[in-house]
Amino acid sequence: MIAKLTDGERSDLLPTLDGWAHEPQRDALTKRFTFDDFVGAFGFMTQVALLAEKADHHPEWSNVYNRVDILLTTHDAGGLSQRDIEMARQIDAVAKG
Ligand SMILES: C[C@H](O)[C@H](O)[C@H]1CNC2=NC(N)=NC(=O)C2=N1
Repeated sequence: MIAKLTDGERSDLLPTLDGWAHEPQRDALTKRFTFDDFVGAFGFMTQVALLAEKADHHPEWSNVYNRVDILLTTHDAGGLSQRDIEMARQIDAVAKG
């Protein structure tokens, strides 16, 4: 069973991430990514999808043209876990190319 982050752990870890916000309602991380065009956005989503499948940890996301909004939370933990922190870092690395 994956453990949910404590408030203290979250407070320590959030500032180490690049531009991710904490959504308290879902106890989740959220971030908007914007690309030059739809192809750029969908290519990003394709790469993230492969990482998510490999990690068995999947985002909740939406795409409108060149924008991708991502929400990360751990369903099995009922909130944020270390897996979300790790996935956020991997997603940022993909976005940086
Ligand atoms: C059965 C499968 O391993 C689990 O349902 C995985 C799949 N992907 C997941 N993704 C996320 N975000 N949270 C989970 O708890 C989760 N659990």
